[in-house]
Amino acid sequence: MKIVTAEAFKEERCRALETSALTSSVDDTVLNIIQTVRKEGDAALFRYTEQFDGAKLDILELSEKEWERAMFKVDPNVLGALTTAKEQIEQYHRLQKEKSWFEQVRPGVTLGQKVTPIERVGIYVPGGKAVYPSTVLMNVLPAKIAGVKEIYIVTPPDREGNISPSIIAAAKLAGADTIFKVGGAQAIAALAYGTETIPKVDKITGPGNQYVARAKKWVFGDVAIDMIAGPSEICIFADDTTNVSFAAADLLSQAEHDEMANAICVTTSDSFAEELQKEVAEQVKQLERYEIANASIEQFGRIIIANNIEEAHDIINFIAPEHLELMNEDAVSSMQQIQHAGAIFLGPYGPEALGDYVAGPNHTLPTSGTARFASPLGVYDFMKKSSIIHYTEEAFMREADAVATIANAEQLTGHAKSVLIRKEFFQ
Ligand SMILES: NC(=O)c1ccc[n+]([C@@H]2O[C@H](COP(=O)([O-])OP(=O)(O)OC[C@H]3O[C@@H](n4cnc5c(N)ncnc54)[C@H](O)[C@@H]3O)[C@@H](O)[C@H]2O)c1
Ligand SMILES: N[C@H](CO)Cc1c[nH]c[nH+]1
Ligand SMILES: [Zn+2]
Repeated sequence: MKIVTAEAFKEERCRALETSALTSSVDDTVLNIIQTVRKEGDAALFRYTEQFDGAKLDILELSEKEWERAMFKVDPNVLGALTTAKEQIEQYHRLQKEKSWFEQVRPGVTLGQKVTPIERVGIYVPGGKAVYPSTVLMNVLPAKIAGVKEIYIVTPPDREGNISPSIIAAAKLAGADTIFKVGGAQAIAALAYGTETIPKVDKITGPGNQYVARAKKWVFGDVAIDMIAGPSEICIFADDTTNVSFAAADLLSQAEHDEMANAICVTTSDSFAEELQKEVAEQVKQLERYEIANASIEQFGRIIIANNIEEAHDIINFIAPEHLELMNEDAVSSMQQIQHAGAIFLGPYGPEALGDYVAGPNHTLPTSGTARFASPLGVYDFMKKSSIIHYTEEAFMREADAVATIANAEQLTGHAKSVLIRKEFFQ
């Protein structure tokens, strides 16, 4: 892991943004896949699944038999832990549910907001380098709480064309309708435009690698998306009081997701930085997913030395990380200075992995600095609102002239007429 100053890190990030062209080679690949799926439908999905996942399929939809068999195959301990996670995720997300409201706000004027669920949702569950039953729960459960009627999961199969029993069990526990064995940009295109087998949905949610994240960006507008939830990121704020082994383990817990994952530590202590560098180099060797974690650490791992706490807060806000662990002495004060982060973990007993699985908040979080404007996935992502407006005759008469005046100022005399015609009628 490279040790750099806050200033050098900022320069490096800005340069990377400047030099990244508007469309990259990933975009070229993704756009080509999207266009091909729109043109060829299922045939393109079968071809891409063979090309990228090595699986030769005849049918995309998971069969009844596969659903049933998975419940016998899944490890009972895993099922037990998933059930605990389900209950705790539901408990947290139920608190997010918004209600419709109607209120008399002025004499004779009742206004309101009617909240309704999105009808049909497609959920991307990653499956290239790991299997993510936790992502099934994190996406399906808030959709269920919102009242979404149709929930379709897409996820890439393994080389034999199978979906992991733990994914199927999680989908059953959470109440998803169907699983389609397709991943990557092709799955996003299928959900956005529909194919012979896969229904076109109203919204796509869920995380994925850079191909998935870019595909979601390209189909946005033809379909709604939740956010850009790409390769995982962790940022740790540490000082001399931080346990160096904990910090190293937590950095590697996210680096093992993907070669493109970002693991960063910000610290005010030179000696901690040096110790951490050594500890990460030691711990990475012991990881089963050494290749992935080491590639991520080599390429994107950084230990940033800040001159003081203020500079540390500033650089964290600049990064706007997906996950932030405040492992410094006064974590609560620091939390108050952080404006931009997907999820904030406080203190030494808050490894990010808690939030990935059982704490309750959602683990589908904004990445690549988008925490500056985006929020964690929640029940609100699966709901929409309609404004409700009702006037009595008296209230209408009182406000009609204001409408006509503004309409005329906009030279929209038809608008003015629609109120004046009523005014004349009722007078
Ligand atoms: N932000 C979050 O909330 C969150 C949560 C969980 C996981 N993640 C991230 O999700 C990602 C999962 O990635 P993954 O790769 O394991 O699974 P994935 O399902 O996202 O990607 C696998 C698919 O990528 C496509 N692909 C791979 N190489 C390609 C190529 N060269 N050209 C075109 N398409 C290609 C294939 O279609 C393949 O099926 C990781 O980056 C992980 O960090 C993020
Ligand atoms: N850390 C990931 C979000 O970036 C979520 C996850 C799922 N399983 C393990 N981790
Ligand atoms: Zn994780």
